[in-house]
Amino acid sequence: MDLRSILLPPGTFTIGKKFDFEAGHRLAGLAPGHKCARQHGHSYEVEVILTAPTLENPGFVTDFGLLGPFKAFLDTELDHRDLHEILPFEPTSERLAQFLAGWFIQHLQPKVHGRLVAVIVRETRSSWARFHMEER
Ligand SMILES: Nc1nc2c(c(=O)[nH]1)N=C([C@H](O)[C@H](O)COP(=O)(O)OP(=O)(O)OP(=O)(O)O)CN2
Ligand SMILES: [Zn+2]
Repeated sequence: MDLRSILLPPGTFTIGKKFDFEAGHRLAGLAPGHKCARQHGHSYEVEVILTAPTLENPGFVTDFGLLGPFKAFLDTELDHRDLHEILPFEPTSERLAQFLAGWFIQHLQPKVHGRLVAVIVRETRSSWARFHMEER
């Protein structure tokens, strides 16, 4: 078979990269006796998802390596912290995902080719929240 005969379909490209950090929190707004109102910790997993209609050389939406500053931010500001000491909001997965999208847009988006479409925050193996960017 001549592999050069394969036609490339039109469409958009999407990439994701996962990061992690460890942190503690408690969700004080919950009903009395709710287990998550007690101080506890998570090995948070954060995934950023970027899209682009075209690729830049050598065929990237964005070089995964260019996302390094996001990892540095997580490591420096959030890792091994009590989230209540550093964040101005109740640190649910949903709010963390929105906050991290905000950091990305402000600090990294101008420097990369792909457009951030979503941030996913996983607190446990079974629980996650996604913040999806509005299209502009
Ligand atoms: N929508 C949300 N619900 C809950 C959040 C959240 O951020 N968004 N957070 C919590 C707690 O932080 C909790 O630690 C994690 O929730 P949960 O999945 O209930 O944790 P478990 O691993 O203990 O779940 P089990 O499946 O019961 O073992 C609560 N809710
Ligand atoms: Zn929790």
